Amino acid sequence: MYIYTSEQIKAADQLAEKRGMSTFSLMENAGCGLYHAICPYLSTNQKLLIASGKGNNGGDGIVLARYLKMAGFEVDLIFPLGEPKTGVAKQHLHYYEQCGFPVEEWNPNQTYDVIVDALLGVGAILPLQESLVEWIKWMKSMKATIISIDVPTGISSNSGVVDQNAIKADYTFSLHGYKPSRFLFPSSHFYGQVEVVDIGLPQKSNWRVWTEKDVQKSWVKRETNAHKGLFGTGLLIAGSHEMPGSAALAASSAMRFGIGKLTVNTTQHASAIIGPIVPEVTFLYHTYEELVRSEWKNRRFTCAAIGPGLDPTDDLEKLVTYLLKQNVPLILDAGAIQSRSYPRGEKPIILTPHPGEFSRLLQLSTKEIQENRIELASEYAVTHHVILILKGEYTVIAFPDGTGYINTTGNASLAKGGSGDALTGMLLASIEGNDCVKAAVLNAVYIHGVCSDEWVRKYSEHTFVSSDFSSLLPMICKSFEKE
Ligand SMILES: NC(=O)C1=CN([C@@H]2O[C@H](COP(=O)(O)OP(=O)(O)OC[C@H]3O[C@@H](n4cnc5c(N)ncnc54)[C@H](OP(=O)(O)O)[C@@H]3O)[C@@H](O)[C@H]2O)[C@@H](O)CC1
Ligand SMILES: [K+]
Repeated sequence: MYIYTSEQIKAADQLAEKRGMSTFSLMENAGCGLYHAICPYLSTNQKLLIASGKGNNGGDGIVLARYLKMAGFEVDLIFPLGEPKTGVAKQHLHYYEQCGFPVEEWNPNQTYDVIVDALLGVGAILPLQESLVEWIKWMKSMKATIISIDVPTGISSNSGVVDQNAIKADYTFSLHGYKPSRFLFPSSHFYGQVEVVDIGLPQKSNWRVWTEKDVQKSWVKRETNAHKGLFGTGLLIAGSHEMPGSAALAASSAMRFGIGKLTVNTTQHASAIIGPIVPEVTFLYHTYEELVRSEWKNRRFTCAAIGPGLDPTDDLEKLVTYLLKQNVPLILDAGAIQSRSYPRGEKPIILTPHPGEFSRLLQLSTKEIQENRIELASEYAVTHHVILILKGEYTVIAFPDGTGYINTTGNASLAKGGSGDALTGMLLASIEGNDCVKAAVLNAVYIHGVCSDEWVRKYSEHTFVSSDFSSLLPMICKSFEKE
C-alpha cells in the first residue's frame, strides 16, 4: 500500500485531469468507495451526521451523503464552515440537491450516533481556525463514533503535527493511499483504525508499506546442496565487560536467522557469557587497533556488524572508517552510530538508530524527529548514500535511491533492552541470505516485529525479552517458507 504527500495527491489529480479523468469523477469514485467501505460499520437505525468543509474533502462528504441517503440511512449533511467553494464540490452539491436531498442547519441540540468528519483533508493548513474549534468541541461532547475522511481534521497530512483541538477519529478512510501522518507522531494516534479506499488512480509513489505478501514473495528457500559458505562469514564486533548480553543477542539472532558462519570480536569476559548461549560462534579478542591492522585480510569476512554494547570512542571510529573501506555489507548500530561521511560503494551500509540516536545525529529534538520521521530518514539516506532504519513504532526504512518503506509489525513489547541487538544480528544474516538488498533489510525488520506480535498473541507484552527471538524465529520463519 502506497504513501502519498499532499503535493503528490495534488499532482496525481492534475495528471488524471490531463488524461481525461476529471476531479468530478474522482470525487464520485471517492464518495462511492467510501460508502462501500464505511457501510459495514453502520446500521440503518443509527442517526448519522456528515460535516462537510468548503473544499474537496467536504465534496467527498457530499457524495457519501447521497449514497447513504439512497441506501435508506438517516443522514444529516451540514456545512459548519459555509457552503462549498471548489467547483467540483459545488457540482456534487447541485446534483445532491437535484436528487431531492436537503442540506441541514447545524442544530447543537440534535444527537447523533455517528459523525463523519469531511471538514478538512490534505488541503488543511494548521492551526485550525477559531470558527471550527467551537464546532469540534460540540462534536467531541457528542460521544458519537467518529469517522474521518482521508485525514482526521486538525492533523497535518505530511507531518506528525497535530492541532490542540484536532479530531481523534475512531476510523479513518484514506483515499488513494496512506498519508505520511498516518505513520508519524503524534498524528498516527489520531487516525483510529485506518482503511485505504481506492479511487481508480494508478498507484505510484516512492514510499509504501512492506507487507506479509512482500515477505512471502522475496523469501529465499535454500537449495538442497547448500553449504555454510553460501550464507556469509560474518564478523560481529560487539559486547563489552559491562554489556556482554548485547553481543549474545545479536549473535544468537544472526545464527537463528540463517548466517553461515559468525565470528564475534569481544572481550574474554563477554565470550564466557556468549559461548554457552551461542556455541556456534567463534571468537576474536582483538583491540580495535589490532582489528584494523590484520584480521580482515586473514579472515575473509563477507559482512560485518559493529556497535551493540560498545561505547563510541576515537578508536572505534577509526575501526568504523577502516570497515567502511572494505567493500562488504556493514551494519552500524548503537555505539557505532555517529556523525560521519560515507563512501559511495556498491555494498550496503546500514544504520539502525532509534529516535534518540537519530536526534543526536541530526541535532534535532526527538519531537522534531518523530513528527518528520519519513522525510528526515529519507533525506539522510539519500544524502549519505546509506540505508537508514529509524526504529520505533512504524519503523521507517529509507534507501539511498529515495525509495522507502514503513514496517507495521511489532508492538510495545519490543520496548526493552536488547531488541535492537537482535535486529542487528538478523540484518547481518539476512543481508547474506538474500541477493536483493531491499528485501533482505525489509524482511529482517518485518520478521523482527512479527516475533513480538506472535508473543503478544499468547502472552503479556510486559513479559517479552529479547532472548525470546531465538525461540520464536524457527516457527515464524517456517510460516514464510513456500512449499
Ligand atoms: N486524489 C485524491 O486523493 C482525491 C482526493 N479528494 C479529496 O480532496 C481533498 C483535498 O481537497 P482540497 O485540496 O480542496 O483541500 P481540503 O482538505 O478540502 O481543505 C481545503 C479547505 O479547507 C479550508 N481550510 C484549510 N485549513 C483550514 C483551517 N486550519 N481551518 C479551517 N479551514 C481550513 C480551506 O479554506 P480557505 O483557506 O479556502 O478559506 C479550504 O476551504 C482530499 O483530502 C480528499 O478528501 C477527492 O475528492 C479528489 C481526488
Ligand atoms: K477529514
